[in-house]
Amino acid sequence: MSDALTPIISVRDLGVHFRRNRGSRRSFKDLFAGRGRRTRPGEFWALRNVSFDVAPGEAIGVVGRNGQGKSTLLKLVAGVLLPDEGTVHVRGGVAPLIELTGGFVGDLTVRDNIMLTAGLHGLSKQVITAKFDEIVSFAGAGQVIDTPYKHLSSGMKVRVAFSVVSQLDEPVLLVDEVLAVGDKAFRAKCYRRIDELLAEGRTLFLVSHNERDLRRFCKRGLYLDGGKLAFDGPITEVLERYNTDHPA
Ligand SMILES: Nc1ncnc2c1ncn2[C@@H]1O[C@H](COP(=O)(O)OP(=O)(O)OP(=O)(O)O)[C@@H](O)[C@H]1O
Repeated sequence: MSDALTPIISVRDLGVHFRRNRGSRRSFKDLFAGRGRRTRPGEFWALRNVSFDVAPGEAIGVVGRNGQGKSTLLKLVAGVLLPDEGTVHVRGGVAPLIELTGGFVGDLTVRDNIMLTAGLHGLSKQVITAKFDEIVSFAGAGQVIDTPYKHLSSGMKVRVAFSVVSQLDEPVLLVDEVLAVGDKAFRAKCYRRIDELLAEGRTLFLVSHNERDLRRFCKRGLYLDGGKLAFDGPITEVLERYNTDHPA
């Protein structure tokens, strides 16, 4: 198969379970308990039996009510959460914009966070230096560049995070809700940037409750319901089905 036809993301029989009554997902002991064990009392499958392939350059919208496993799916694709069942293969790196503070260190300044994140994603010091001003100006973060990240407003946190993540060279971009936090002008800038990235052939996963955003960027949708992949198809059909199942 040529590279254009080989899936960039391949998900097979994916399953993750959590405990309802605990802060952390796994105890030290659990790590040695092996895979495939049955769920214990209080455990539930946040995702199960989920399989799909994504071709390079696809833009996929992930749809579902609150708590149905959308963010969990993105975390598995990003590799920040490990599955209890099944596999996720991603050909190449992932640029994740999946939690407000995802990947950013609160005590470090905006400047240091930009250097750190860009460095962790393989950008050379030279490239980071060349892109630095653009990242700061895109975010409108000139005034807060030496402020600890944790002291930024939530909108400014998203601005900085989006500016950095959208400058990474990774082939896969994950965007989870965060855009909803930005103001109107910044959102418009983000949309233009996402358009550019898609035109370059990047692959996009977008979790959103905003139908317009989903229709604007995505051709295909994944509809998660109760941790299952209820439907995988064209985004218009996915939204139709979702709206029928859950009328406003
Ligand atoms: N670390 C965790 N420990 C325990 N339960 C968790 C953990 N992370 C997620 N969950 C639970 O797993 C389920 C799926 O959560 P997830 O965040 O993936 O939902 P979502 O579809 O993204 O929801 P939303 O639209 O509200 O963002 C929820 O019931 C959630 O409470």
